[in-house]
Amino acid sequence: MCAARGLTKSYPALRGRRGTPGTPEVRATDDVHLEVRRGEIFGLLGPNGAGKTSLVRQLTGLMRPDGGTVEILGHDIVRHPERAARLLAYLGQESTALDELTVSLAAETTGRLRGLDARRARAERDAVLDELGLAPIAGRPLKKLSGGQRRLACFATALVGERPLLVLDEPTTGMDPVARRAVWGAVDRRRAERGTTVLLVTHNVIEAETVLDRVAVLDKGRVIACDSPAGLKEQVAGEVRVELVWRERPPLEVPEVAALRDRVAESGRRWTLRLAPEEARAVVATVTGGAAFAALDDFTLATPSLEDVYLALGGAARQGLVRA
Ligand SMILES: Nc1ncnc2c1ncn2[C@@H]1O[C@H](COP(=O)(O)OP(=O)(O)OP(=O)(O)O)[C@@H](O)[C@H]1O
Repeated sequence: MCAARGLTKSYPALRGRRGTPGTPEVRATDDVHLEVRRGEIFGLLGPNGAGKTSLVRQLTGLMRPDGGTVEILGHDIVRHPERAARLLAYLGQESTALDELTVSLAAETTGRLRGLDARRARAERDAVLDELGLAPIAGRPLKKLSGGQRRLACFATALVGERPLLVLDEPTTGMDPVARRAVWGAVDRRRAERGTTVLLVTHNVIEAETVLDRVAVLDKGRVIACDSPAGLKEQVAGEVRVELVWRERPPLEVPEVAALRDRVAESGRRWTLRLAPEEARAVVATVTGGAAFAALDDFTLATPSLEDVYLALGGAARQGLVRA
């Protein structure tokens, strides 16, 4: 459906001006090989700056790679980037040129730009706005909507004048749970009824685990793993995730707690550890009995998540991944 081979892209170094430091060359995409199959929801997961958006812009013909090939439904997108618009719908992160239009007109205009006749464009517009619960705000300009509403309206426009490949860059950012559910419901329906393929950029690991068939984990422009979420999680099977939340600060005067310090991912009052089951039991026994207990607010034991896999793979920016 969509394949990238040996894709490489660097942003050039910039010279500093008037005392401000320059920036070195950034290799945003580093020899990426990917194959997205028809009808699957394929994810690109990685921390901020991992190169997700750069990769997607090359896959969608919006940015020319320095090297490598992109093929979508048999078309060479590096040679013929103009063909991408007929093959895919792209929902980027930035606001669009349609911002001045009402939700209704933005959806209809997109349909017309994608070659629908006026009657068909209006019919698809109405169906999509109904499907996503946007009819009550159809008459309002995009730029006057809340962030989440605007995102949902942009998603709606991406669906009009249907394309076989949907490329969605963090589509649910800023959305409430109802809107999120509407998005994933609409995606599922298209996949079930029309075999639509979805390429999804995300750094939300919880969402990734729920909706993706396969995921490529990106770090510093490279694909460091590619598998189903379950397959990836098998890499850390046998480990347990222990989360400790301290009331105020960790009781480092307790030697067993101090000994853990080097192995935790720390986020405010929360400590996260990945441990073998018997080690996890020992840690829980330590913190729930003895001197550490008074300092403990909460603890959980869980099977590893995609986030644990990511950390185990050695992803650089631990804080880069968010949980909904
Ligand atoms: N126009 C640009 N000029 C120079 N460097 C850039 C440019 N755009 C992105 N970069 C750099 O390329 C790298 C990859 O950026 P990219 O936006 O593709 O990452 P991302 O994974 O999409 O991040 P995020 O999750 O924050 O959206 C980063 O180091 C970034 O700073």
